[in-house]
Amino acid sequence: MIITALCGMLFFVINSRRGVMILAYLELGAAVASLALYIVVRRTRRLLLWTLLYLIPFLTIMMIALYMPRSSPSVFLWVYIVPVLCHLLLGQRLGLAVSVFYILVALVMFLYKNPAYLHSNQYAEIANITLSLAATLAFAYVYEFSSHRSRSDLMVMASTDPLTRLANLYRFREAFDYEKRRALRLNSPLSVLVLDLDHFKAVNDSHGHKVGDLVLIHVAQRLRERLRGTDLPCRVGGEEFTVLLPDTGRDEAVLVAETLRELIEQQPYRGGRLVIPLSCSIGVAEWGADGDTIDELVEAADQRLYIAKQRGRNQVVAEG
Ligand SMILES: Nc1nc2c(ncn2[C@@H]2O[C@H](COP(=O)(O)OP(=O)(O)OP(=O)(O)O)[C@@H](O)[C@H]2O)c(=O)[nH]1
Repeated sequence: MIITALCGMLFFVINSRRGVMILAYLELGAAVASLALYIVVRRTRRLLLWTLLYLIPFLTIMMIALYMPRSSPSVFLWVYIVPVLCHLLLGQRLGLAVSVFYILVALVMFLYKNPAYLHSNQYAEIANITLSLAATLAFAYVYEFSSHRSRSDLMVMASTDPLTRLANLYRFREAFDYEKRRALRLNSPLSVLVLDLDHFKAVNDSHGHKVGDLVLIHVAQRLRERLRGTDLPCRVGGEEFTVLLPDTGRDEAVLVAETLRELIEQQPYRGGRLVIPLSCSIGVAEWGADGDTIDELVEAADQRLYIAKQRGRNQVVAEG
């Protein structure tokens, strides 16, 4: 926006000196609008709307400049920034649609103003213009496509535990914030489980770290299979897992925890001839009664998990 504001002012000066006043004032208007939008865009939540409000007039002025009787044919060079700007500001799909539209309009304007290109044997020039524009469009599209994919991959990596592919603590906190706002609005309950495998150190010590990792993947898979799509199982570190249970009060959370405990007990890890019996202890905490923030809830559930371990493991504790 700063670049377009500066260019707008520069062309205001150039075109006023040439006496092309309509275009000069349009360019001055675009420059002022760009500066105003620069301030608005930093604060708005409707970024796409404001981006379109900036881009459409800007591109339309470019088309008017192409059409104006006294404008130079070199104005057409500006059309090459259309795909770059559109993809940068509007993303892959909308960027492509808006670019294609304005590039076609620009080509029609150019041929309308320079009909000689159509009549004489100037096909090489036309091919140069259209193919170089098509190449710029393709590069902008492919660049936006791959950078969008890299951003998505990074988002997944930043929120996933690499071993089990469950959500990690970062994602768990984000999901809790969202579910808490939802619970407040709908007046619905929300619970958290903290689940820890019993005597996991013995698994590592007897069978090695690699088998320990496979056991963690096995447990993650069981959690994923058993829980509802709206529940969020996470691996927060080591052999400790948490589960976020939206729309679930304490009593129901205890039932879910019992089901998970039984499932892990009934489905030992099997790898070839190796069978490793498993069990886990689970602490339950309910949002509201046991705390308001994720840290308070995890701490409450952790204390109960500790009680479960003290009482002999392989059990669920929701009080105390
Ligand atoms: N294989 C594997 N082991 C891990 C990983 N992260 C932590 N551990 C191991 O998990 C074990 C946890 O041991 P402890 O904290 O003593 O817990 P525990 O043996 O399960 O005992 P209780 O929790 O009291 O029942 C340690 O041996 C850690 O090395 C991991 O990513 N992979």
